[in-house]
Amino acid sequence: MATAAEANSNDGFSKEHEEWKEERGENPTTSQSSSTEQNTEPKPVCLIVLGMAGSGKTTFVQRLTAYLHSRKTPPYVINLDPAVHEVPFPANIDIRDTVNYKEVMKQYGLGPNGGIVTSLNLFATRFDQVMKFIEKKQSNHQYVLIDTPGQIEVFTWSASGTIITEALASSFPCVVVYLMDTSRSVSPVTFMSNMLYACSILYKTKLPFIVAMNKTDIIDHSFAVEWMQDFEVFQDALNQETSYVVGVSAVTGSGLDELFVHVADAAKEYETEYRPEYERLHRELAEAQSQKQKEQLERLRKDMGAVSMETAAPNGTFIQNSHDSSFKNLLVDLIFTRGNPEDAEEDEESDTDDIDHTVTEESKEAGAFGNFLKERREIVEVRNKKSS
Ligand SMILES: Nc1nc2c(ncn2[C@@H]2O[C@H](COP(=O)(O)OP(=O)(O)OP(=O)(O)O)[C@@H](O)[C@H]2O)c(=O)[nH]1
Repeated sequence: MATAAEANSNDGFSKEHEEWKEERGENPTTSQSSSTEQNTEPKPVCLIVLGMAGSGKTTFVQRLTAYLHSRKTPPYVINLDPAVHEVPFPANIDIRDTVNYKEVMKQYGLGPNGGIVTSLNLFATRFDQVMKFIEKKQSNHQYVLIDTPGQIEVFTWSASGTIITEALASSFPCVVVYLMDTSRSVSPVTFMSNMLYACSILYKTKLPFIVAMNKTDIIDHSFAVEWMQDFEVFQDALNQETSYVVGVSAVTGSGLDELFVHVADAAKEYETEYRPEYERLHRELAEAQSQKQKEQLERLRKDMGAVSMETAAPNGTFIQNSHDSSFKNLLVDLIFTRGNPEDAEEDEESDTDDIDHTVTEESKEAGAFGNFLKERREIVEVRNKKSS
């Protein structure tokens, strides 16, 4: 594991940044870019900052923003915490501009968690627009920073959190930065439970994962690294683990050079490990869907066969043609018009279905959310139009 000092002396950030600029054709001395290279330009790396309440996520995103600005690589910043009083960094997209969390709570008698989950659900229904915004700006930014709601489970175990994470990871290299409050992890039990929580997120998202042990200005994180490496039985496995641990301080800014060395490694891991697996699953899903469609088509063809026979011209040409364009078009139309509106409705209604009932008030919000979604749609659309 690289130390902060090593990271500084290697200046991994500068090297990585130079490489990034070169790939993008921004380095006039070495660049051989042409307009045809535009399609292959590197995409910004999305850092999804997760962590328990009070671990320092917002302060950390603020610190990263300042750090990246000082490196002349201003990030694209998204705030997904609807309940935060003040966002201490210049957010390009702020969930609070789209959803009024207090209003959501008031109108539907929800508590703080219910209000946050419902607000996030509403926002997730518009996340395609957020993706378009990021895509539009991708050539200007090397990093996208995402601050998440205070209560970690609201994001990690909610349908909307999953939708947002998967949407980002399907288009951009994504890395989870799991922030731990080092000063609150000095007890082995607290430390272990926090690490287990980190593992559950790692296995859920399957994304490259960095554990950032924050607040190292209060207590050094070396005790935790030692604890992790002391398990002799797990030593070999640990050495081969591709997760990364780094000590940082959101308050003083220490450890950030090392963090970005890990981010570069994690982004490479995204390309070599996550993306091929994602694409494989995507292909499998597409094949399964196409097979299902073929079966439906075949069934429909059989069902329609008798009708076609009845209406066919005596020489049988209609039946022949019906297997070609006109018949296929009719089927495609049928599948779309039958499937889509119902699917969309189902999605909206089931958006909160797999949220953990023990940590949210989803049981109260399920009906309310459906109604609320309809009422708010128009307002949200007007606001989005204004902001775009
Ligand atoms: N000493 C020290 N304090 C920190 C550091 N990072 C954050 N804090 C403090 O920890 C507290 C919580 O920080 P926030 O940034 O609000 O944490 P958060 O995870 O966004 O909190 P919620 O979203 O409200 O759950 C604040 O008082 C911060 O000033 C750090 O590196 N060192």
